[in-house]
Amino acid sequence: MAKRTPTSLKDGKKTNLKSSFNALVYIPRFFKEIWNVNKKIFLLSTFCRLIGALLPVIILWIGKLIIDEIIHQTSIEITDYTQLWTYVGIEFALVILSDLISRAISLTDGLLGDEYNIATSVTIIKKTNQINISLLEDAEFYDKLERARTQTTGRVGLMSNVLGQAQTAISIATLVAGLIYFEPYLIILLVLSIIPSFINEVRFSQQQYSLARSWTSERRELDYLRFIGANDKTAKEIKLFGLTDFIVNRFKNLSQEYYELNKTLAIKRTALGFVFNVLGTLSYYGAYVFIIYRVLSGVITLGELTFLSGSFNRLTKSLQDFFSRFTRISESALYLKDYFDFIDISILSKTKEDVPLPKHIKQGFEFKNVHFSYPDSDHEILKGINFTLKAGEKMAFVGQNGAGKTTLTKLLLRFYEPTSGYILLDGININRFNKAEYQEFFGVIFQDFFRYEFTVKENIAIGNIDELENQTKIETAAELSLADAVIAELKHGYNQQLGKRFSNGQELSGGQWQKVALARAYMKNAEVMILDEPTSALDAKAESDVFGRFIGLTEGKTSIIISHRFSTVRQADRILVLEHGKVLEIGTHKELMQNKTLYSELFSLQAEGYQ
Ligand SMILES: Nc1ncnc2c1ncn2[C@@H]1O[C@H](COP(=O)(O)OP(=O)(O)OP(=O)(O)O)[C@@H](O)[C@H]1O
Repeated sequence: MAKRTPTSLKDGKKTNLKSSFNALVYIPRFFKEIWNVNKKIFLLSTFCRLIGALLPVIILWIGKLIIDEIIHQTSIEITDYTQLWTYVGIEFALVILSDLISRAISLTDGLLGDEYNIATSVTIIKKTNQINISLLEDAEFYDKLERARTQTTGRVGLMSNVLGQAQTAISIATLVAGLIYFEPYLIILLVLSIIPSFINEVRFSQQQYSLARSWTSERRELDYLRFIGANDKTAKEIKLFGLTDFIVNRFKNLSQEYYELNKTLAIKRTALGFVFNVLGTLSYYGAYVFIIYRVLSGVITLGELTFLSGSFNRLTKSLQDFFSRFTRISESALYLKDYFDFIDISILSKTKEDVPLPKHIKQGFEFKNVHFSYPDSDHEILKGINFTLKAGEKMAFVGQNGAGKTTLTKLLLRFYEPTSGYILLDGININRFNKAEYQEFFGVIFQDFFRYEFTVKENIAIGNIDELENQTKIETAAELSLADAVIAELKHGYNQQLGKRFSNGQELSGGQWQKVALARAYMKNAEVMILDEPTSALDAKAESDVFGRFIGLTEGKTSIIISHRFSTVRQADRILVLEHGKVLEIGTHKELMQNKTLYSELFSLQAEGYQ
């Protein structure tokens, strides 16, 4: 398979050091979110870290006092160990406290992380729901969504890192103060030893992020291949068509490329990391020799030697930690940027008006010269559509595959805006109404309705989730859609788990699923009903029954039915025939049969098939 260059690399959208640092501006907003999640735990965690930051220097200082006291006691004749044992006792208590503090920090970080995780997942689900359908079908948007969704653990790690960083910074400040007090020159040695490894860390982590980011869409493809390669829904076709090798090879080629790039980077990072660390160790031993020399010359005590070498050692480690954590923070902050970019996606519609929606439709809908192309496509799907759907009318949309029937309903539902032309409701452009309120007006069952792996009861109540506990309403809806007979056969009736994903789940046939989904339409007393091929999997008898009921029940209601079955279509008040994105004809069954164009031709063809 030909090698590909990741899309974002092709576009030259590489991230650089500057963007890593710029991303740090998101940290205050991030902490504001964490603070809002649980103020008490956040304060507790901060307090523990403050104590944890001061403990190292105190413990080292007590160590110095102990050694100086031992030397003092061995040099005098009348010994008194009270002071010595007191120091040992204090050190012991401090070590215990230190352990307690570090456990408390892990605990609070874990709890806060979990709560933050829940909160962001909810935010992402809600935001996805607010976003225009047109964006949901956009590949670039999916990349953003994937980065926002999958980097949750990264964000929790970032929280610990930033808090840990503050703790290390305080710790470093106290240790540096100790060094300055005794041997200020050691500071220069310390700084020199740490700079190369810092630069190394920053460079590599930025490259790592750049690589991961530029591969977002390829990772999405890898996930997809993993999904179709090992999934109960695709297993039949994969086996039957012998697709395993095809999928495995495609997966391997793509992942191998990423693996190689990542490997090169990781090896370089490790090798250079080692070299720079040796520099750090060298400087430590340089400092150690210097301190020993100072003790031998009698300038400082043995206790001070322990304190200084301990402080220096700890400082080297803390500084290394500090810098490597700093690069990790700026790296994760870039992921944070992805998350905030996602939740900041503007959801403003083109018009800001909020014209009140009529309680009931008086005149109906009117399509006026509506043209439409899907975003980023120059193929015009609808080419100047004009028709009216009167209040209370039942209209059927008919046409060959791809004629634009579903697209027409998507415009009516305001999933998309017409490229030009208008859709009016009682004379008012539908884009002037509040979108959410307007969409509440409709009860819709799509041809690709979703099979929720919930219970039957929940699957039906999805049509009007506020009525989840209204068993009578759910049962009535099931009777009307003929789902009641299906449910009667299920072991747990309305509480039967559907699908195979969860334990005790029961899979349904295509037609049975359709009956359950159809019941959703009856859960809401919607002004306008749209059924987009909801009966394609039903047998002829069931379909006729379902429509008989539907027509009876929606008496006086405005509705649209999309169907390829003319026995159903002919029951509509009027039929709109679409061809290549244009209205070819519109009228009653009788009128269209007399026209002797596409409708009568297709009707006769289907009628022959049934003979
Ligand atoms: N999200 C989309 N982005 C781009 N093109 C699309 C999208 N959805 C549909 N199309 C295209 O729009 C055209 C009309 O599709 P539509 O689903 O409206 O047809 P239809 O009449 O409902 O067909 P069918 O009877 O097969 O359901 C098709 O050519 C299809 O490829």
